[in-house]
Amino acid sequence: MSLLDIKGLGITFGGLRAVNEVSFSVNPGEIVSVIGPNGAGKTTLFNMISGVYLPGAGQVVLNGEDVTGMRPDLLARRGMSRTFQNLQIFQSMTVLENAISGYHLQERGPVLADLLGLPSSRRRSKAAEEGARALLARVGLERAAEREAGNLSYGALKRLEIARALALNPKVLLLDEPAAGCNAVETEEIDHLIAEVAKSGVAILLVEHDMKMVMRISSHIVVLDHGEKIAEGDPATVSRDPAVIAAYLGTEAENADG
Ligand SMILES: Nc1ncnc2c1ncn2[C@@H]1O[C@H](COP(=O)(O)OP(=O)(O)OP(=O)(O)O)[C@@H](O)[C@H]1O
Repeated sequence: MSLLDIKGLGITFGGLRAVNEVSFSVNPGEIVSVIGPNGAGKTTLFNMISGVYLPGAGQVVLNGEDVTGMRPDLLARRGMSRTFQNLQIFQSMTVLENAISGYHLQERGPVLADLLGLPSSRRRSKAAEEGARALLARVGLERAAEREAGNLSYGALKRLEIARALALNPKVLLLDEPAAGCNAVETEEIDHLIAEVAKSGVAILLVEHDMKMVMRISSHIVVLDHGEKIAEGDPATVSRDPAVIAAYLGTEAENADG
């Protein structure tokens, strides 16, 4: 048993089989990337794993427990958190407030105590602020804590989003295109951050279009094409695989034709 086992996941939209019988596993400390040409089913697969879509077939097993179709907040409590392709940052709040908001995603704390400003609520807030400051240091944003998030560079916003997901102290972190829209320097900073998080024992699953980044940081790569898993293995093996090369060249040919 692995930490995260994806077993025969599938879903159909109308008549289209967007994902079909996809299986793989992720273990603590591993960085597993899902790649594939446009429309291959990566985002759909991600959405099924993270409880956004209910799979038509198969299972998502987290730490031995069947969590298929479980709501994202319940998954978060079991140790799975995710980031989104489109940033979920509150632009007009400070960097620190954004990081603190990550803690409140997890809390079921008594709302009344918070409203009345009771000591228990103040203690929780203090713990969240301390935790948030430590997280900002971890992602290299401690000096930007009091700045408005909307003024950060794109790469810094992406790191802030990862910090928010880390507030939930996940065992598994799902990253949806963590380097999208970033320049080479920002991408490298995100590379280092992801590697550091994996090194701390978190299992990482990511979807990413930046192939150089994927080849650099992944321990294992799963390749999708037309909803099917066509290959998996370490970066060197996958990049030599004739089926993978054909899938990517096929897309280029389709684009050239179009
Ligand atoms: N909600 C939906 N309703 C209907 N069809 C969908 C839906 N979501 C995705 N699809 C279709 O499922 C297939 C897989 O799409 P998906 O977005 O998962 O691919 P992707 O690999 O993430 O693509 P990209 O690299 O372009 O983001 C595509 O043919 C897409 O048009």
